[in-house]
Amino acid sequence: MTDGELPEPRPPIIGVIGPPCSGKSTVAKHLQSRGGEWINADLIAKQQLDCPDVIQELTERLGSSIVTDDGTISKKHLADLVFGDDADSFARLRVLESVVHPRTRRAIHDRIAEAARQERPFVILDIPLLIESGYQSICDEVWCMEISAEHHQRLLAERGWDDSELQRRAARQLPWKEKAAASTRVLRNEGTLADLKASVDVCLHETLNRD
Ligand SMILES: CC(C)(COP(=O)(O)OP(=O)(O)OC[C@H]1O[C@@H](n2cnc3c(N)ncnc32)[C@H](O)[C@@H]1O)[C@@H](O)C(=O)NCCC(=O)NCCS
Ligand SMILES: Nc1ncnc2c1ncn2[C@@H]1O[C@H](COP(=O)(O)OP(=O)(O)OP(=O)(O)O)[C@@H](O)[C@H]1O
Repeated sequence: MTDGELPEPRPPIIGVIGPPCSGKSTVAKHLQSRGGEWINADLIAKQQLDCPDVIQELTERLGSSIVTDDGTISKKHLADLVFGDDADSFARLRVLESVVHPRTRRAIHDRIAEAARQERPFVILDIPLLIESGYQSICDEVWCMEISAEHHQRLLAERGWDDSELQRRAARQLPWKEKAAASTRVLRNEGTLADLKASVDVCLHETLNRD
C-alpha cells in the first residue's frame, strides 16, 4: 500500500510492532481508549480464515489436515505447518501469506479510509509484520516494543508459551534490532501495566503535538 492510495487528508498513523507477547496489544488498546482507531492486522488476517473460498484454497494447497470436523480451519494445525525452520514449512507459510495478505491489505486500506471519513484523531496500525510488509511508508510514526528477556519470559509463561513457541515465530521475522532501528520510537515495557500506559500517553502527546 502506498501513500498515494490513501485518502487525503487522513489522520496520523502510528504503527505498533513488537515480539509476540511484548505488550503491543496493551499499547494499542490504551491508544484506542485515547480515541484512536485500532487496526489489528493479526485479527484481520485470522478473520480471512473464516471465508469459505480461503478455506477451500488453503485446503487444496496445504492439505485437509488444517480443517477440523466442523469445516473450520484449525489455527493450531496451520501454525504447526507453517512455523517450522525447514524449507517446506517456509514454503507453506508463503502459500498462506499469498492467500491471506492481499485480503488483509484491502481490509486495512478500507479501515484507514473509514477512519479518515470519520475524522478520527489518529489510527493505530497494530501489525507484527509492518516493516516486512512495507506498511512503514504510510506511517507517521512506528513504535517498537522493547522488553527485557526476563520480563518477556514472565509474560510468555503467563500465556503458557515456552521459548520455542516464540522462536518459531520470531524466526520468520526481521531481527528485533533491525525493527527497532527502522522505528521512530522504542517503547520499553519493563515496569507495571500502569507504567506502560503512562509512557504511551507521553509518546502520544508528543506525536499529536509535533509542530
Ligand atoms: C498461522 C496462524 C493462523 C497462527 O495463528 P495463531 O493463533 O497461532 O497466532 P498467534 O496469535 O498465536 O501468533 C500470531 C503471531 O505470529 C506471528 N506471525 C503471524 N503470521 C506470521 C508470518 N506470516 N510471518 C512471521 N510471523 C508471523 C506474529 O508475531 C503474530 O503476532 C496465524 O499466525 C496466521 O494466519 N499467519 C499468517 C497471516 C499473517 O501473516 N498474519 C500476520 C499479519 S501481520
Ligand atoms: N508491563 C506489564 N506488566 C504486566 N503484564 C503485562 C505487561 N505488559 C503486558 N502485559 C500482559 O502480557 C500479556 C501480553 O501482552 P499483549 O497481549 O499486549 O502482547 P502482544 O505483544 O500484543 O502479544 P501478541 O502479539 O502475541 O498478541 C497480556 O496479558 C498483558 O496484559
